Amino acid sequence: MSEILNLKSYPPVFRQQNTGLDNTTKEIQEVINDDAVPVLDFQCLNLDELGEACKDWGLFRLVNHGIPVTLMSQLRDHARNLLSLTFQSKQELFTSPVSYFWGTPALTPTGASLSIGPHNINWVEGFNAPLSQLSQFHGGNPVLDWFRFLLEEYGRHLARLATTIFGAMAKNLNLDAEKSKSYLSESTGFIRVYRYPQCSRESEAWGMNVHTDSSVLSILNQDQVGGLQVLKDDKWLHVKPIPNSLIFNLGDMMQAMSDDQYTSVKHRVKVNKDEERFSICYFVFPAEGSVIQSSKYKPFTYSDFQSQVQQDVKTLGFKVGLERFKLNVTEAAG
Ligand SMILES: O=C(O)CCC(=O)C(=O)O
Ligand SMILES: [Fe+2]
Repeated sequence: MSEILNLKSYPPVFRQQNTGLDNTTKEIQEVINDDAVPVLDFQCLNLDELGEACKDWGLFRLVNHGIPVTLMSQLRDHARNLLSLTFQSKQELFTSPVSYFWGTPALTPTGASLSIGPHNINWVEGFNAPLSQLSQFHGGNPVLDWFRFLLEEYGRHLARLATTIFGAMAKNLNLDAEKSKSYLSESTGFIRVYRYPQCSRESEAWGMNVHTDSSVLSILNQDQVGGLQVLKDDKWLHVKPIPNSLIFNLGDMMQAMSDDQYTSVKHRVKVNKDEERFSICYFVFPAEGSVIQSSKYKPFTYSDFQSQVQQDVKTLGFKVGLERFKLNVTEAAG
């Protein structure tokens, strides 16, 4: 590891590169570098292209989104500085409603890490910020107040984008207007700021293991290091970083609402042996208590889904996801 690294800022488990890793070497899979991810222009959104991207990919790039470049760079720089604080300061400073986590992206509803086995550590740390509770975060500390201000500004832009894009999807899918209002609620939005420490054992560790998001929509802003990969037609593809564009992921809730016409895309993050990677992700969910009606699944709320995921992660070590709610063939026909 390079000596310029600020090791004190790393959680102890990342300071020694040979702990927390599975001893089995990762299966070597070909990853395609040719980035054909669909690009949509927010200023002239084409509903047919949006529908195709949601069906074929479950993922697209959004350009012309109207978020000021300065806001994006200020938030990125500030997040980078905060993540470079010592491990101890991060634990002390980031208290409810914001939380600091490492080793896993799987958190409880209050933002605490779900327990992880010693051999499946994800090479990631970050802050979890529920947007509707941010006003309760640390009055009086100017550095944290500035972080809160930037998150709130950025969060408002992402809520605007998510609402408009979801409206277009609902129109494409002919979702009932009343229902679709409760299918996406701005008040549920949260932001994660991630740092993926550099890791010399690229063949054994993941920044983030393969997963689907549980959200309706996730909006990702990655830096220029790269490492995000998506599964498309059973092949892994690199999603190249392109400045000032955002990546939209469809999550499990969106797949269920669309009766499986749209895809909750499988993705993962590769570690990098030379550089740290930073990304900022926004996740948005259905309103609390909103029941998702689908011809493919039993009626369920997001909180039913979340409880099941938490239980599976605790007992099995992984998320089973939508399969848990699927109607069997005779139920679906009847
Ligand atoms: O950091 C990234 O590029 C992806 C993060 C992600 O997939 C997630 O938080 O669910
Ligand atoms: Fe994800």
